[in-house]
Amino acid sequence: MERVEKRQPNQWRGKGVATILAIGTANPPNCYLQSDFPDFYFRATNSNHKTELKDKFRRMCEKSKIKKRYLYLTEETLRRSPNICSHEDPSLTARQDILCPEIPKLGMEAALIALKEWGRPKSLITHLIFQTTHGVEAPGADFRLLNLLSLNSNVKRVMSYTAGCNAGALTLRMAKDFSENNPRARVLLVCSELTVGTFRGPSESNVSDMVLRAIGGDGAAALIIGSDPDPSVERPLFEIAATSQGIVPGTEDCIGGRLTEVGLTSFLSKDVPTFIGEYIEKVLVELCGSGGLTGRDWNSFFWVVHTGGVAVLDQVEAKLGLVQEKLGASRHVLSQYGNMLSASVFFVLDEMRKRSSEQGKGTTGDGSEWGILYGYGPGITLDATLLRSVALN
Ligand SMILES: CC(=O)CC(=O)SCCNC(=O)CCNC(=O)[C@H](O)C(C)(C)COP(=O)(O)OP(=O)(O)OC[C@H]1O[C@@H](n2cnc3c(N)ncnc32)[C@H](O)[C@@H]1OP(=O)(O)O
Repeated sequence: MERVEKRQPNQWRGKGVATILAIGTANPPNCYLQSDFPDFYFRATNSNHKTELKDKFRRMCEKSKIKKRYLYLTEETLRRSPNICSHEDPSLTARQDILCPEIPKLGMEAALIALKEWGRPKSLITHLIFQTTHGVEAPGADFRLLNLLSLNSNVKRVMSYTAGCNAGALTLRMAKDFSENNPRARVLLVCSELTVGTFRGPSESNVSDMVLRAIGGDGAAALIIGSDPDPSVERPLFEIAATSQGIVPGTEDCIGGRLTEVGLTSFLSKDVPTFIGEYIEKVLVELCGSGGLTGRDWNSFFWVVHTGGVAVLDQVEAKLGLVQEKLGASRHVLSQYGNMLSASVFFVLDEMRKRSSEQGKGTTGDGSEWGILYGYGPGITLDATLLRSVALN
């Protein structure tokens, strides 16, 4: 047997930069038009008598710039679990009964699309990263997905729960490290999010909770990531050049939630867009510096931004002086799917490479070489990734 000391250091590592090799997305089948949603929500939760709240909710929906969203829940499902419809009746068990099996199933749908695009045998997957906000159990959604996909039992798994909407970029950071530190690693990254954990009837006592009802959607995204792509069988989409994370000072009370017997309760400050707008440039300058880029010509980048809400997109666009079309992919995904928490950024990334190809932009990043993907979540934590696009033929 070869002695460990004789190995060269680079034999323990991949040689190249982590590269995204495939993207798949999936949603539940039930599509809700935003214009119909206030009637559905107040009817399904027996809240039609709360007329002032309903009017406010309608204003939130109208201003959200969302046209439609996909949700697992239907009126029929809600009739079977009436406690989910109240604002604070005990309902954790009813929620878990849905979430624990359905989150990995939706993740599987996205993973199958990514695996098909990748085109290589699933037995070559070496690592699995699974992120979801809800459905905490052990073994977790990663274990269920491993079985659903019949992946090798020695696949190295990481399960991430409740990391927030920054978790798309956060899991990308993990995938980069796994890919670059393990030769021949092929990472399956899955973010699967269902709003069943936070859905509840409206209440005057927590109006900010209604904002999440007005903008939240269900969706899953899956990526295959690895370094040193084999050009004969793999088609690179984006390189993951650098990553960074920052906490906006003094904002720990701005986005948050707590898991209790009534499900995951949540709160959202009206100041979230302002705080993110004020702090974003600091995180991005640090990100670009660690990727060896200087200067702040933000319009030279392509942008893959979390679809958290139109007010946040507007703030960031204004603060960074972005021309209108720069956030076009994010605004499109927001309008078609809403805020799908950690999965959102990967829907935007998928939209970015597809529209770049359809519009003959020259690179997978809207014609630009460098791009920025970022999300934000509780903390307020900002996670950002520097991406390098690939030339399109
Ligand atoms: C979960 C995670 O980890 C990460 C996340 O994604 S967290 C979510 C991040 N997203 C946000 O913070 C939401 C950002 N907000 C928005 O996009 C918009 O404010 C919105 C779509 C909700 C409303 O659009 P707008 O152009 O701002 O309209 P505006 O007239 O100011 O607001 C509509 C109503 O909503 C209310 N509202 C807006 N934000 C609110 C909040 N956070 N809490 C309570 N009420 C709120 C306003 O007071 C207003 O009520 P009235 O009509 O009665 O005056």
